[in-house]
Amino acid sequence: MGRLLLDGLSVSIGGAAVVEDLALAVEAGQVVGLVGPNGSGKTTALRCVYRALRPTGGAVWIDGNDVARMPLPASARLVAALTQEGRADLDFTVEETVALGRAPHLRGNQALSARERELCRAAMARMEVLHLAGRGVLSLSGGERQRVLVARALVQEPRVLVLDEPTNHLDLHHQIRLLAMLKGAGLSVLVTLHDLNLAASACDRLAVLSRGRLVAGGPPADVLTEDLLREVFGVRASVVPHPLTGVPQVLYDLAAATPTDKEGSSG
Ligand SMILES: Nc1ncnc2c1ncn2[C@@H]1O[C@H](COP(=O)(O)OP(=O)(O)OP(=O)(O)O)[C@@H](O)[C@H]1O
Repeated sequence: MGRLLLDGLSVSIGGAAVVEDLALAVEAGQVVGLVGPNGSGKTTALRCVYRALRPTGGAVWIDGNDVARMPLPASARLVAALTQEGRADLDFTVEETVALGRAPHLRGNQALSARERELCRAAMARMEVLHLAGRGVLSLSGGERQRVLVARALVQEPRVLVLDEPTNHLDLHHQIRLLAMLKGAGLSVLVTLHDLNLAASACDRLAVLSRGRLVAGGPPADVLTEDLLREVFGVRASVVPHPLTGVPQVLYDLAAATPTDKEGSSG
């Protein structure tokens, strides 16, 4: 359960096509990475999944249900999102912020059950923020706050998790831990990432957007090619298999940087 389908998704803003006819499936339990240059439409596509934006064409389906037609509380129980815009919270404590993830499951001012309190504690432990439980979120570092917000998304117990550049602010240890956790979470995950090496390691499949259109999709080894890096990102780089895992890894040579027809260099 938790199959996410972007079905011919299109979004126009001010008459400009930002996402065009995007078709993309995340099978239950899969991690799919949405990658592409700045301004290629990744955030816009994700915003349609968590209903911050209504598509102008096509639809988002979860387990056969059109998300845009669901009652809001129902979709809030199915989809959790770690967004770029939702990062400036009020000054709740860490514990209170994480508990807010249960809101779609509660009626009115209903208190958390013992199971829910344990769920919150476990999520904080998993994201290594348990020691910060009593701190105000506004006093946290960017990376600490990011981990709190992931814990909040986890306690929501969604079927689908969308994350927009979740590794922002995280140090290397926490980047790797977060992506490993996503891989083992048993959720359907759609995640935007700029680090293609982390994306190749963490994702079952990659979808590459360029100027709002899907230009490649499939297992990382099929998608991450030197041609694609040159054509889509305007970057000349080598792609080699990881010596331990075999997943493709991109090796950059700054001396060979040749921005030619690179998209969105203003983004
Ligand atoms: N509300 C808006 N009004 C005008 N243009 C918008 C709006 N939202 C997005 N856009 C434009 O749509 C394009 C796609 O934006 P989007 O944020 O989806 O890209 P992205 O791939 O997530 O980029 P980045 O990698 O820089 O985060 C950009 O050119 C952006 O300026």
